[in-house]
Amino acid sequence: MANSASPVVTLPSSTAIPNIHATEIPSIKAFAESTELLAIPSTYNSLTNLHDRQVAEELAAQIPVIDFSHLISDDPELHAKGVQHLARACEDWGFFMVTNHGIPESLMDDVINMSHKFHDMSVEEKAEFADKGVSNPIRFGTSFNAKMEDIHSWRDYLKVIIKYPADFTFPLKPAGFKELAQEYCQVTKAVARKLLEGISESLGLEPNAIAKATDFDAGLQVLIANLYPPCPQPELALGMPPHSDHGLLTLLTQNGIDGLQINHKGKWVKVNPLPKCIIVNTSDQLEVVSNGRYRSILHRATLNNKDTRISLAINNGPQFEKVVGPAEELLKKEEAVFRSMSYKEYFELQQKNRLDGKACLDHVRIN
Ligand SMILES: O=C(O)CCC(=O)C(=O)O
Ligand SMILES: [Fe+2]
Repeated sequence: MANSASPVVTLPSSTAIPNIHATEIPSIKAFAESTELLAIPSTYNSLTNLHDRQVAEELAAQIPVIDFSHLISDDPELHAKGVQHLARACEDWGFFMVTNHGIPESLMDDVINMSHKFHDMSVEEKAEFADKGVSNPIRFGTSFNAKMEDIHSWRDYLKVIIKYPADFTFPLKPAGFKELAQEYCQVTKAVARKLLEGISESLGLEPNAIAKATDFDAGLQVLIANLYPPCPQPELALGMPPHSDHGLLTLLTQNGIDGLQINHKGKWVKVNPLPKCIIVNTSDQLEVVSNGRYRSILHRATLNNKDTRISLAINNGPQFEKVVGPAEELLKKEEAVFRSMSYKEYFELQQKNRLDGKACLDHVRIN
């Protein structure tokens, strides 16, 4: 994202700040709480030029809103209206807020609170979940992939891989987290499936086309509970650098503290979610299966210096072993712009490297 034409920001002198590498700390939350930091270690200095800090305030109000009750309506007119809105949202933004989704508010609140409680456990209590590589179903860690990074993210994460039909492997503490998460994963998967049906229709395909092409009902979900501690220099660090997600659709909620920004036609736009909505990112596997029609959204997480932010992202993807390429029906009328690759291989390519915009898609793009 560096723009060499933009002025470089100089850090205040911070001789007292240890210059840590994220591989040396289990948790940025614990690190930030252990000392009174007035500045960030320079290894967290992401926003080195002013261009990357600019936000297009005027675009925030244009973020599409999808009324889920229209999509699932028996009234053909209302349903068609929902599909049309979805088509526009996917084509123009790759991002939308879903209202009237039917997920109980109390479940959303409870699972966010539990995610916070998880991160509030001590580093020692969480040690058994420490990230030992992408093939492990439960991973607790900091930044994204510290080993591969020069610049780190001001973020701790818990990632849990869920395969369906569910054998739900999940942290057994805090007590009750597993049960809430299981319920939340099930209801979000059902919403994601309905959205994919509408998206299939919006591409002129039969409603089950994407679910079939990706074996969605047996598909992978990745639950990601992010914690972004208050940061002494939120104008310089990021909670997550610009990236797209690997799956089909990511459904996200947060604890009432904003920070997500999406990239719309080259400009960063702040997301101010409507109360109790579900935020949806279109992700890389949707770009592949739609043969490039619906492009995955580039997004990043920004920080603040007062409040801890929690976000809960549920990544909904194809079945793990499924070889995914553009939907066959689409290829009757157009050339493939992506080659096929198993979702497992794609997932591992994304997770084993550093986060780098949408670079992972280049592995499957046909030039
Ligand atoms: O915290 C957020 O708003 C974004 C999180 C995210 O992009 C992710 O977990 O992939
Ligand atoms: Fe993301």
